[in-house]
Amino acid sequence: MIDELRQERPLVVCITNDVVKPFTANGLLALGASPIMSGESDEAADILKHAGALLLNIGTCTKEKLPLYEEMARCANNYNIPVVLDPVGYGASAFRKNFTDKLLGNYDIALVKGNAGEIHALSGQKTLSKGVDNVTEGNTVEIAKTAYDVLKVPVLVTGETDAYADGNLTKTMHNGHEYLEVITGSGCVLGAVTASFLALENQPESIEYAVSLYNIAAEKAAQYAEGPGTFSVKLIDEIYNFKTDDYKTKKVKVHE
Ligand SMILES: Nc1ncnc2c1ncn2[C@@H]1O[C@H](COP(=O)(O)OP(=O)(O)O)[C@@H](O)[C@H]1O
Ligand SMILES: Cc1ncsc1CCOP(=O)(O)O
Ligand SMILES: [Mg+2]
Repeated sequence: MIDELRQERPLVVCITNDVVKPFTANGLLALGASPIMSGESDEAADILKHAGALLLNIGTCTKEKLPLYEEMARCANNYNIPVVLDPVGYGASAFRKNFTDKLLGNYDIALVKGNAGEIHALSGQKTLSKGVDNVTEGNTVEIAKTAYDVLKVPVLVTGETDAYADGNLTKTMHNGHEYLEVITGSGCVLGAVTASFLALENQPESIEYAVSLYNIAAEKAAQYAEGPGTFSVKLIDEIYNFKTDDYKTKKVKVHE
């Protein structure tokens, strides 16, 4: 699928937060996708017409930006393009909760992707999270399954173990490195990488391909890194250098 992605070079519209825009664009370029960021709702129909997927990441949202997110979601739904929603910091403020709930309530979302704390809060549970960092809220499989039951939208929960649930299928993915916890935007870039694979085909395998590629690249990058700073640069290199053969270290478990 990585060869197909590089050949097709899907356009991925990223409506994302101010902290991670360059990192996200560089991650997608290294992958072989074509990122475009936008801040203008009047161009939503034009840019989404040629896009393969839309990422909506609420990390630095403001109430003025709600019409932008809504118009992007509306156009993506019109064109039948998969939408990935990353509810960054969902449990941290009522504003983030209301913003996310509005998007989830009014548009078709192909995948909700967030860390354990965010997704735990999203399914209506009391959360320990105060910010955007992951907090341990228990088993990511249970968090993903509960969130699917509540939302009826496919869910990806990230952490040391990543878990996916969609009602028919539950699986866990076990690659990765702890350096990912100490660089900002590691979850946000994964959301964009996942959207890129969903642009090829909107199916659960695309999510597995995305999560595994990203986390295997992270494992390789960590071997050459001296700390989080060099790791984030090496991560871009290892996404760029990723070959189909690298999937042989993929650790995925399908749950009954
Ligand atoms: N302790 C860890 N060990 C290995 N991989 C991790 C660990 N923590 C997070 N990851 C990976 O880092 C990426 C971002 O996950 P996470 O830190 O949960 O998201 P966020 O940055 O949104 O809080 C995912 O690919 C996840 O698999
Ligand atoms: C620090 C911060 N503040 C608002 S968005 C953001 C980036 C969060 O990135 P990630 O969810 O990938 O850790
Ligand atoms: Mg995140």
